[in-house]
Amino acid sequence: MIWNFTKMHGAGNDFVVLDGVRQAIEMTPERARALADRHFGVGADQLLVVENPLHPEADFRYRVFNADGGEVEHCGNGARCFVRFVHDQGLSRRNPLRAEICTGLITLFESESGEVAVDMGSTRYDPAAVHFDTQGLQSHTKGQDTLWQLPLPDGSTPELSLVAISNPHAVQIVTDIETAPVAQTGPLIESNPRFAQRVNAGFMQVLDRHSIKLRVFERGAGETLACGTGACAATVAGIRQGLLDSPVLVHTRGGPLNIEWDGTALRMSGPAVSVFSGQIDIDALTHSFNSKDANHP
Ligand SMILES: N[C@H](CCC[C@H](N)C(=O)O)C(=O)O
Repeated sequence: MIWNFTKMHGAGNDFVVLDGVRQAIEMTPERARALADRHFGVGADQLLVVENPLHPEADFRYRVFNADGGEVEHCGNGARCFVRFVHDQGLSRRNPLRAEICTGLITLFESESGEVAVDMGSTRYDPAAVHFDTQGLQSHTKGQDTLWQLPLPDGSTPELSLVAISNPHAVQIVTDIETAPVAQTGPLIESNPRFAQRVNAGFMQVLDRHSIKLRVFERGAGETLACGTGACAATVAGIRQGLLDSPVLVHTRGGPLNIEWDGTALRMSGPAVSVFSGQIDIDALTHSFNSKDANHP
């Protein structure tokens, strides 16, 4: 089966975007992994599928699959690429657009400058929102936030702020983002058994009250150049801890994102870039991707 796709990125967080309105896209974890693979497939951090909505007030449904094949709740950088894709492909000229994600509707607006603003939907900051088991753990309050001390197998005990931007985030503050132990402890947090659905592990360095640096070891994708929901989670955590004031410029390795939060409405704005379009035989791709494992058991 031949699928048309477009390769896009938002601040270096890259995606394969598929039109599931005008073509029959049946995404599976296996196909997602094959498409995302940077050797056998197109290569991406996440796959985005645009579909007809189920919600009566939505223009489209927007589904997100991580590189490991898992379907997830939200993708901030992907949301910006979604609206650029819908407009570029002529699927709709509406602006703003309303997209249906698993936790409800989000509104997206493409400006004349090409930046895209996204009202990011619901924000929660309780352990249950990120499916975290707090039993027996130490915690303390910092401003309005609660920091949980999570012992890791390497002997470290990071203090984590828990934030759900529909998807789960655990954010810690570091003094130097360049030497932060993202590769060492990111995976230990991402797959820690206390997070029943795993978690995106954020590392933020506060620069001043309106700017931070951020790196995120993403659930199901590893460290990415930028994470939109991660930028939102870090901003919410920093404001609740009394360290930041809205708006916050979040410097990521892929470029800056602007986040605004008034305690209720959460808005992110940033770039969305189309890189190239193409076609792929998804069955042949999936077969060759799977055969690689057979050659090297
Ligand atoms: N890895 C995330 C999904 C993608 C989020 C990120 N790429 C963004 O821009 O928000 C998760 O498993 O929740």
